[in-house]
Amino acid sequence: MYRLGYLGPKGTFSEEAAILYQNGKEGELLACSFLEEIFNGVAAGRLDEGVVPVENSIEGSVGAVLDLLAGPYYLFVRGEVFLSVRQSLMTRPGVQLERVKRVFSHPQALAQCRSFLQRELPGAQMTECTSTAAAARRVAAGSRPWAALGPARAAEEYGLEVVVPAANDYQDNVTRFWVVGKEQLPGNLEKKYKTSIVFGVGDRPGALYDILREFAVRGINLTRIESRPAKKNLGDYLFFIDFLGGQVQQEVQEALRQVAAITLGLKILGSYPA
Ligand SMILES: O=C(O)C(=O)C[C@]1(C(=O)O)C=C[C@@H](O)C=C1
Repeated sequence: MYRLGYLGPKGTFSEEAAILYQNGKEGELLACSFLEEIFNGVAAGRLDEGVVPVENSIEGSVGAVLDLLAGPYYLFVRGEVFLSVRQSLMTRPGVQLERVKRVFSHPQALAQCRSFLQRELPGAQMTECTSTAAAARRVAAGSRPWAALGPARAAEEYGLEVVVPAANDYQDNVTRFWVVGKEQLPGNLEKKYKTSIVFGVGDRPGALYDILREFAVRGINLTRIESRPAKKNLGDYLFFIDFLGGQVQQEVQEALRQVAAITLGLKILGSYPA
């Protein structure tokens, strides 16, 4: 039976993204405690695929996921899911907002509600958890005037009450998830794809320009470019690029061949339906 891993426990945004990706097909959703557990599970074949958050419209990239894909794991991106994210502030039934002394959540969720928290709960202490649902579970298990930030479905799952339905500072709050697996998706010329790659560049004038040029001259539209520290020397970066087009297309193959020749350690993360 098909197994899809996600950041648990039950009730996270990741679970919702996993449900959307599975789209009613048969299979099992498995809650993992950490991103590494998802990556390890897929690499070892315990999971067929895993859903991981990759970027948020407010907070930007999820650095840990980019680092795991660039570095120790040879996994491929096989799909993407966009999820509209509404952070609800939830407490045990009867606890009023004014009395809340401590707020638990995933660091991304706390960051998405930074102004709200400063404005509404200036005296409260923030505590990071492994996920929003882990935070909700912790608040439900205690007896103190605590709150959690996360999806309303986590409130339902753990018997909490939603006190503020949308505490995120920007109402347009979308998280993009990637679905990772051990093998690349087979391409189909009839379908529209997006492709993601990561590479290092040499230290010379125009190095990045030369790479971008290979896409520009072939009319390939880049949808994201992001740099992350290469974690060697300060000033060494890895670049992550997403572009429209799949490896089945000849111009994409040509661009990638040229780019491979002028980058350091090009890794193709995969082509997936756009
Ligand atoms: O904690 C969760 O609910 C998650 O699924 C993780 C996560 C993330 O890492 O970005 C997913 C979506 C939201 O942006 C907040 C948290």
